[in-house]
Amino acid sequence: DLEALEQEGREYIAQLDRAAGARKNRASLVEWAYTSNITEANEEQRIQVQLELSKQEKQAWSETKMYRWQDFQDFTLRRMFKKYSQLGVAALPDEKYKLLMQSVSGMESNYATSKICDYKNTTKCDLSLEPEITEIFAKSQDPEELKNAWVQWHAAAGARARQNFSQYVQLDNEAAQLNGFKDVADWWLSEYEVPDFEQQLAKLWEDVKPLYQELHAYVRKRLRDKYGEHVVSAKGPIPAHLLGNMWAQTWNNIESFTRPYPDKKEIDITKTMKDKNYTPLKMFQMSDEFFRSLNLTAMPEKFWKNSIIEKPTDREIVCHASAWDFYDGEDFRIKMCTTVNMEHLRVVHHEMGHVQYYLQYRDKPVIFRAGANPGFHEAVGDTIALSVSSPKHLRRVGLISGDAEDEQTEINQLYKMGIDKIVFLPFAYVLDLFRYSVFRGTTTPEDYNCHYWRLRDELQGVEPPVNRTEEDFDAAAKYHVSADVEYARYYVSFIIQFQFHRALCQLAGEYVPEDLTKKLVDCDIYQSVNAGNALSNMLKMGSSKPWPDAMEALTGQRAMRADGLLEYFRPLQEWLHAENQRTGEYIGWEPSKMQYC
Ligand SMILES: C=C(C[SeH])C(=O)N1CCC[C@H]1C(=O)O
Ligand SMILES: [Zn+2]
Repeated sequence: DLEALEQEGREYIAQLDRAAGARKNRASLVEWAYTSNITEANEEQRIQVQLELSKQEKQAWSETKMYRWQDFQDFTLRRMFKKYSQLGVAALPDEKYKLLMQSVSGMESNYATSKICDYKNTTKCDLSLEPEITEIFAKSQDPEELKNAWVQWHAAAGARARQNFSQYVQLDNEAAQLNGFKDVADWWLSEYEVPDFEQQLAKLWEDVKPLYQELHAYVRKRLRDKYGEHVVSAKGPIPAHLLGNMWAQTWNNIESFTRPYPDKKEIDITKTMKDKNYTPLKMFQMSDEFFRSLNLTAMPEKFWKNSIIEKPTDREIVCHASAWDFYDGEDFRIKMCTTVNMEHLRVVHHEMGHVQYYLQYRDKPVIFRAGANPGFHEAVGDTIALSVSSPKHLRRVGLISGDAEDEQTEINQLYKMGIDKIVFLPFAYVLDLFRYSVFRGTTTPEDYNCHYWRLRDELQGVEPPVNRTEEDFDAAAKYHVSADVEYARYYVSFIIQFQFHRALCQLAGEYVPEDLTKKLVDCDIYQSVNAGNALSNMLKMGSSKPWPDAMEALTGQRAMRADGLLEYFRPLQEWLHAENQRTGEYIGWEPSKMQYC
């Protein structure tokens, strides 16, 4: 009878989950070995082990199909079978599977090892993305130097990945079809479990776009004031190399010379961190202490032993920050080429948020050890970082000294947060709108770069510093495109982290709507066990329930909504609107005059 069959299914899935845990542990170890020491041998070893594991997964998958799990009564048991009935890229025949692995690791190692030459000393050609090129974009205010670094990096990390990328698209689409999806775009979107998810992304952009356009107009005016109208036009997009970041995804590095009230005291956290002899280790210890103050879990001893938190000098590694679960309940790591500055203090909290999620759901079945959806996993650390980067918290830990708040300081603070959080949204949206169209075939290799820049122009209002052709492939100059990492997760994260932050601030008694002494922008949930317990309850769920249930558990809402972000930035939006009217700055942008199609 069904009851006996269901009990048999329960025993089967329990042993399958244990076996899957051992497989994922092996996969993580061989992946770690490669990305923390990029050599031919380690790349070969990684592909061999992944191939061997894929055979075992295929075997397990064929057994799982024998069960009539769709008729089971137990929701959790049905959900486990449903997730295990999706095989993934292992569905490809061995030869194609190997080719797919090789094309992705080819792109990833090209990205990780790409170097450019020094602008002033063209024989010095050993500059890496981290820390050298990142430092140029953080510090240089010479448009020619920035343009030079931008062009060299996009040639090395972008154009050189084009062949591998088009092969990866072809093979990954085949894998998607073997899993019953039309293409990889539908496969990625299925991770969000709601049928209208793509429409939800578009709706969120409509909600935030007016705020972005006001901020974009204000920044373009300030950049034109600084660099002149021959470098920054009055009504066009902003040249991408002038925004303090290789991809123009966060503009925090131009804050010092564009902030609304320049005569207010300069709050240079980076300088204070260096003056106080901060080290990467101290940054990680600070973050660990914040999570513990919320009654969340301390980083286990293996974390401190096995993590890599500074760039090694004796080998090539993948420097792009990452957090790792080894699925054995005790080995969790971060790999990051940490530099002592405010931006990396935020990234440290971002990565520690991933590990806290791993710790909170580590007793769950392996198959549920994931975010409620990929965006949730990206939002945990950033939500904590919203408290950490508040003036109240920075004062608490001695990174800001002296003067209390006033209206102008608050606008400066909201501006500082806005050029990190608001400007990121169109960038993130573009990256996966581009890749959805590539996987769906509406964008062909012949017009990869044209479509990428058309989206960048229309949605983000940025343009390339020089003309582009189809010899270029600028999308791959961004890590996640070269490493096959889906990006809508960050777009989701930058929306929902404000829903999480608002809920936690209310639980911490730090935010009371309409109470001007308890404003959202001043909220710091540090040491609030009440907030921490609510966060822990949501994180413990992992992916065992559909994400609206997890969202509701923490915020009372069941949908992604821009209202948290818009409420947080309301005073800034009003100030920007008034300021743009005062200066008469054109809101929005006309199509770029640069050639890219
Ligand atoms: C820090 C990570 C590793 Se999950 C990252 O890739 N992030 C964090 C925010 C956006 C995105 C990026 O750097 O592009
Ligand atoms: Zn992340």
